[in-house]
Amino acid sequence: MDYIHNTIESLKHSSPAQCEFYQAVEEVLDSLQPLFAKTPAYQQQAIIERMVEPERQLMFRVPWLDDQGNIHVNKGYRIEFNSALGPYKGGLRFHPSVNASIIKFLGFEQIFKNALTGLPLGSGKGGANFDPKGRSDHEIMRFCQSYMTELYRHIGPVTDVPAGDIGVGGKEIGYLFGQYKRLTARYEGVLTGKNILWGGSLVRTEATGYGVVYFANYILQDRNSELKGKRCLVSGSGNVAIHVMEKLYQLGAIPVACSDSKGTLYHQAGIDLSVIKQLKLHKRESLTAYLESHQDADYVERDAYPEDGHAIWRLRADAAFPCATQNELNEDDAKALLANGCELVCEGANMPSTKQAVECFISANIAYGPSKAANAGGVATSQLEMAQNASMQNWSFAQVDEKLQHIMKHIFDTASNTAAEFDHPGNLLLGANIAGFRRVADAMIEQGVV
Ligand SMILES: NC(=O)C1=CN([C@@H]2O[C@H](COP(=O)(O)OP(=O)(O)OC[C@H]3O[C@@H](n4cnc5c(N)ncnc54)[C@H](OP(=O)(O)O)[C@@H]3O)[C@@H](O)[C@H]2O)C=CC1
Ligand SMILES: O=C(O)CCC(=O)C(=O)O
Repeated sequence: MDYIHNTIESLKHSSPAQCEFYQAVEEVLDSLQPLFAKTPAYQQQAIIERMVEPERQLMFRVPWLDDQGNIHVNKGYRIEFNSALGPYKGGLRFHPSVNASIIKFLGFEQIFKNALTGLPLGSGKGGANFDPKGRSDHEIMRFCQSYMTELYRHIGPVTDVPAGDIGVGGKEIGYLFGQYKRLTARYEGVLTGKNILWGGSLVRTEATGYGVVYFANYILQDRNSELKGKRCLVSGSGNVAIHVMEKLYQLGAIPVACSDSKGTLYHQAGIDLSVIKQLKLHKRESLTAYLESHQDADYVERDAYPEDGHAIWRLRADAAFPCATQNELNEDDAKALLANGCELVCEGANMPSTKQAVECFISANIAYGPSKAANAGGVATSQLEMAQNASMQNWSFAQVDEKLQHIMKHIFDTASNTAAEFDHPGNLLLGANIAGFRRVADAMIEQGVV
């Protein structure tokens, strides 16, 4: 306990005002106590002290011109956290809330997530406090080109391979790739999430959401249950949420609610995914437009729960899939879910549940899939994209999807077996944190003090 307390205090001193980062570190350190008790070498080798310090952090100016010729300046970030297991790997987030703490917590989580896949992946994360909402394609293109004009000198197919995250989808990856190619004259696998026409992998778009649902099904199967027939709440309505809902329908479950930054949509008959895709992937409109074609659905504005929680988690359902953003599910939300009979929480977003909410799920012993295990299908499929790029192959949808399912099963088995090994059977958070940590820590010890 002293060790955890001292580490967090020292981080507060050396990296002030980074509360999301402290939260992510504390959660991992809490889980590692049984491992440290058994294996003092990790403390003797100062693995934690080394792991919480990124190998490299880049912060840079991103100037760009809007369509009216006005100059804007954003802050760009890339954090290269840990390369013990492979090239730095992780997405880019373009959202006005992006700051050093958010990029750092995301990069820290990515260390353990990438290790859990069993693939050769180090950890990185990046982004900018740029808001693509309401911007024209030309403005987004100019922003991406300016961002890459600094980033290109730090990345490469065997050094650091960025991908998408919130606000960065296929379109942005296209503009970033185009600028990288122009600056370097190299056509190579420097980014993942590329279009299939120019070096992408089938299934990468769907992979994070599909992987979350595969993972949820493995947890339920282990408890002699299944997703079929379950009514589900899915927060968000972006890439991850949409593909969670798609796979839920394929497995016979019914997503009855989704949300966006403005509010929550509830449709008892089941969310009409073709309308959501049209609204969110093509037109980028608010969810209120859904009511034009479905008058029997309900919409609740975000402000309905200003202080103490989020409307979506107050709905009655069997399962919850938080797929929007960090800390979107708090203790009151967790209690409401449990009181309404929710049996499964499986996280698509990174660190969507607060520490107190997670404690509620674990002490209630419901099926709980922590984000760094459950949402690792995206980065794992990115590695499959890198493998195809490096070998100049193209695998079919079925081939990639089968590999994704195997990887998600491997992650579930690893987290579950590790939890049992440390006398916390069923605690996948503890199992995932220990298993991810152990793989990276052992590699760091063998590679010396670097
Ligand atoms: N894309 C990937 O492969 C991976 C993504 N993740 C994580 O999944 C989550 C979602 O990412 P992704 O689907 O790719 O992103 P998208 O940009 O495609 O979608 C994000 C969704 O979340 C909503 N949202 C974003 N910020 C907030 C906020 N502060 N409050 C409420 N709602 C919000 C957005 O609403 P609106 O439409 O109004 O903006 C949108 O519906 C993130 O936590 C990301 O880190 C994890 C692993 C891989
Ligand atoms: O595919 C990738 O590299 C990015 C995935 C990612 O950012 C994440 O897992 O949070």
